[in-house]
Formats: sequence, C-alpha cells, structure tokens
Amino acid sequence: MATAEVAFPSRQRLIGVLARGREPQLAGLGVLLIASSALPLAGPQLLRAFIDHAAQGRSVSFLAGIAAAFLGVSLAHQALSVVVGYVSTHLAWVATNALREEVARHALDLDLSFHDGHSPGELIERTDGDVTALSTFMSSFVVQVAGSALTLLGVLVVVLLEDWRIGLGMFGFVLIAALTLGKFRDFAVPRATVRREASARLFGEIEERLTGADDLRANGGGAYAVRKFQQALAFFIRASIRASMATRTMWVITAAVFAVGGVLSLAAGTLLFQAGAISLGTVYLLFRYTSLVRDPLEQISEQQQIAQEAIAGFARVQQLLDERPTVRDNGTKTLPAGPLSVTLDQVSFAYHSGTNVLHSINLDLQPGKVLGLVGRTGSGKTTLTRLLLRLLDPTEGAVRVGDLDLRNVQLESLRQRVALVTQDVQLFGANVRDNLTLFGAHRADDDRLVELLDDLGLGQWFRALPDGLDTMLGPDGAGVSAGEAQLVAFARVFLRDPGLVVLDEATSRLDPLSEERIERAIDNLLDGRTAIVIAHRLGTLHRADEIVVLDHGRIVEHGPRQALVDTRASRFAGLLATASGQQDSEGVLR
Ligand SMILES: Nc1ncnc2c1ncn2[C@@H]1O[C@H](COP(=O)(O)OP(=O)(O)OP(=O)(O)O)[C@@H](O)[C@H]1O
Repeated sequence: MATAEVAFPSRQRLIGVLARGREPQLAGLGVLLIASSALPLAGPQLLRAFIDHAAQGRSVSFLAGIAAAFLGVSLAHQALSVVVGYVSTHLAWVATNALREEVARHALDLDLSFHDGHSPGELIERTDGDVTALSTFMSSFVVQVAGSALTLLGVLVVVLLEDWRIGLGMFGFVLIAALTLGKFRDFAVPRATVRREASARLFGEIEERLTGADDLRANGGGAYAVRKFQQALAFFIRASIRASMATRTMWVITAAVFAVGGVLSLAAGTLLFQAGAISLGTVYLLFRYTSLVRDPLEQISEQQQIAQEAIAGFARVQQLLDERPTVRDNGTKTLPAGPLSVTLDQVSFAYHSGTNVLHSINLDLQPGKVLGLVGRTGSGKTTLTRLLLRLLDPTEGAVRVGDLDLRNVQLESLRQRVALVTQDVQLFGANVRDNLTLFGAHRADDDRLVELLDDLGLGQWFRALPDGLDTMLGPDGAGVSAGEAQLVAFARVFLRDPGLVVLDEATSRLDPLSEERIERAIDNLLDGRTAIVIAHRLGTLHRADEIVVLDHGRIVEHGPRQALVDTRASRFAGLLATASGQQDSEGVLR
C-alpha cells in the first residue's frame, strides 16, 4: 500500500513545477498588473480637471485635450487588461500543464495496490479537475484579486491625500461594504453548492438509468426509474430557484450598499464644496472613486470560492504526490538472456485487508518449462502472476527470476524479459503500428511487423485493412474481433522476445476457430521460453510440463502433468474428471 510515512517534499515539488524557470514572466506579469491597476485611478483625476477647467471657462480646445487624454487612458486600460489576461492565462496554463504532466507521470508510476484503491475517474479528477481549479486560480484569482486589491488600495491612498476626513470615511465605507458582501456571499454560496450537487446527482442518475436501460426494461423497472428521475429533477429545480434567488438578493443588496455610498460621498463632497474646502471637480472625483471601489470589492468577494476550490485542489494534488510507489525501481541488475528460471521462496502476500491470500509458497521452475497453474476462483492465481511481473512485491519471502531477486532487477529489464498476456487486451485508438509497438516502446521495422502478423495468422486480416500499418484501430477505426485483439497482444509479446511468458486466461473468451489460431500462436510463442499458463479450460493445458494446483493461496499439488493425469487420486486428475463430468466439452473448470 502506498504510504506517506516518509516525509516527501511534495509541496516544494508542486510549487517548483508551477514556478521554476518562470520567474521572469511572473515578474513581468507583476509589472503589467501594477500598471493596469493604476490606470483606472487616472480617469477621475482627468474628469476633475475637465470639470474645474470648464467651470473656469477654459477654451474648448484645452478641454478637448483633457477629453482626449481621458479617452487615451480608458483605451490604454482596456488594452492592458487584455494583455494582462492573456499573459496570466498563458502562464497559468503552461505552469499547470507541467503539473498535469507531473501528476499523470506520478500516478502511472504508482503501483497496482494504489490503482486498486483509486478509480480512473478519481485520477482524472486529480490530474484534470483539481489542476484546472489551480489554473483558474492562477489566471483569474491572482490577476483579479491582486489587481482589485491594488486598485482599492490606490483609491484609498489617493482619497486620503485629497482630504483625510473623506479618506477615513471612504475607508470605513469599504470596510462596511466588504463585511456586508462577505455576509451575503456566505448566504448565497451554500445555495449555489447545493444546486451543483443537485445537478451532479441528476446527471449521475440519468447516466446510470441509461446505462442500465436494458435491465430496467427487461425487469419492468421503467416506472420506478422515471419516478426517481422526477424526484431528482424536482430537487434540482428547487435548488436552482433557491440559488438564483440568493444571487439576485445579493445583487440588490450590493447595489443598495453602493447607492448609499454614492449618496454619502456626494453629501460629504457637497458640504466641503460649500465650505470652500474642495472644488466641484473634486466632488465628482470623490463620487467616481466611491463607485470605483465596487468592482474590486465584488471581485475579491466572488473570487473567494475559486480560492477555496484551488486550495482544496492544491491539497489533493499534494496528497497524490505524497503517495509513494511500494514497488520501487531501485534494482540495478538486468535479467539474463534466454529462457528464465522461476523460484518462489516462502512467498506470502496480503492485499490492504492484511489477510494473506498467498501462504508460504515454494516453487521451482526450470528454464524453458511450461507450468500450468490451476485452482478455483479466488485461489490466488492472478495474484501470483502479479508478483512475477512485480506489479506487487511479496509481503514475505522472495520471488526470483533468472536466479535474481526481482527487487534487485531494473524494472525496465523486467518489463522487457517478462511478458503477460491476459484476456483483457487493451487496444488503443491509434494505428496498427503503434498498437503493436506500444507507441514505439518496442522497436521493429515495418517488414518485421508484417512478417509477425503473417506468422500469427493475421495476414489476411491485415491485408484487408485500408491503410496497412497506418490503419487506425479502436472505436473510430477498423474493427477488431476478440480473437484478433488477442493475436495483436501476442504480437506485442513477440516483439520483446521475453524469457518468461505469463498467460492469464488468455484464450478463455474465444470461439473454437479463433482459439485454434491462437493455440498455434501460443505454441510458437512458448517455443524456447519459460511459461506459466493459467487456464480455466483444463483442455488448454496440454502443453504444460508441470501442473501446480492452488487452493486458498496454498500449493496443494505440484508435479509433472502426465504423472498427475495418470494418478487417479491426484487433485488435477480429479479436476479433469469433474470438468468432463460437468459435460463441458471445452473442459471448463467451474
Ligand atoms: N486488488 C485486490 N484487493 C484485495 N483483495 C484482492 C484483490 N485482488 C484479489 N484479491 C483477493 O485475493 C484472493 C485471490 O484472488 P486472485 O484474483 O489472485 O484469484 P484467482 O485465482 O486469480 O481468481 P480468478 O480465477 O477468479 O481470477 C481473492 O480472495 C481475492 O478476493
């Protein structure tokens, strides 16, 4: 199981991935941000100049100059906002793409025991959802909140410098407005959250019902499904109405707060103007500054949620980066060439629950031999093969392949020399060449690939493909039957020339004709290699030299296949008899 007991500097790693090498761009963004936050302060100053000079009867051309400057400042502000938006979004995406890559690589490095406990959906949410929340935070929150805070600070300083009494009044107003907005945000946000949850529940239910539509129809569950759908919909509608009422209420209250602020600033300005302390232009200036604080205050208040989501996402990504693979790639040895011996020395294994599913297994398999592994469902066959591929490490004992403890072998060498074929063949939405070479992981020229497909009996299939090796496979490409997919999986194994091959139920889903083709391919594949074959169809074990019978994680029988077949009292002979007694012509072990 992945553990976090070793202190792992994931936070520094996370920040490093996001910021390292980007310091100059970040500094540039800071400068742009300060400039774009200062520009809105200039507008009211120009308006004041315009009003005061107009009141003094200055020429129209002079006033037009001020108006042109006002226009220039407004346009410059807009242009700078676009530049800041672009730079910050670009930086945020470049930085978070690096993080996405890091998180995805880390998740792929984590071993099977981690992936058993975390669904693909959860990992997608970590690599995409949480990182996108961080990206939004970096592009919008940083810019909007930092920009808004700078503008707000600028307004307060400028107004204080204009008139300290009005400055103090403005400070008090900003404080009250911020508290009011905060209070109403606390009222509106939970309602918006409920609405999102209701929406997720509604779509989750729709998806589930559509996926199970056949079962629902066949079992007469349609009316029940519609009733549940109506309930989810009713909940969603109620939640939506509440959320939208809360948003509207908040909007009205905000407008009211700033209307009161505007009136107060006009009243204070008028009094000071009448007392001769300030000019008419300054009255207008104060009024404009009062409205200018509205946007920054609203932005800061609104962005709180983005910040909360980003902080939560940051913590979850950090937690994922804290997970350590239990299977560490710190071996230095490489597996020898040729067929590989297999030794299990007192091997026990337990999954998360802590209960052993393999108990002190001892096994010796000579190079080039084929071992048939049989046992009822849940006896531990797949777990044993996972240990041979080092997808898991034994809880106790040692697994030796080619006389080397697998923990001392480089994983790359292990993946090269030990191959696994299961019944779940994964074909990718890529062309035939990439599907065979696993995107170039196994090097082979096109002639070798075609020769291999011919050897495996896929020649006819291959020649019918419209673009040869460039033909796309997968949902949008050429169709592949289960048998053909199996053969493609065998071809992948041949490209690596492994010394040990593990076949886990590799032929169990095929029709007799495909199985025959695959049986021939297996004969070729196992020639000159050590193999461990797990098969529920005992009939397919004819090529095994030895048989091991597993029962509840223990080897209860091990011997030469023929000798076990000939010994009526052996468990294997018993299993064969049971299988044929169950009238299953294919000898499936039930
Ligand atoms: N990822 C897992 N987490 C926890 N327990 C597991 C896990 N995988 C298997 N087990 C348990 O380990 C035991 C052995 O399972 P394993 O899959 O190795 O058996 P098997 O002989 O291959 O079965 P089958 O023939 O059905 O594939 C079972 O009790 C199973 O429930």
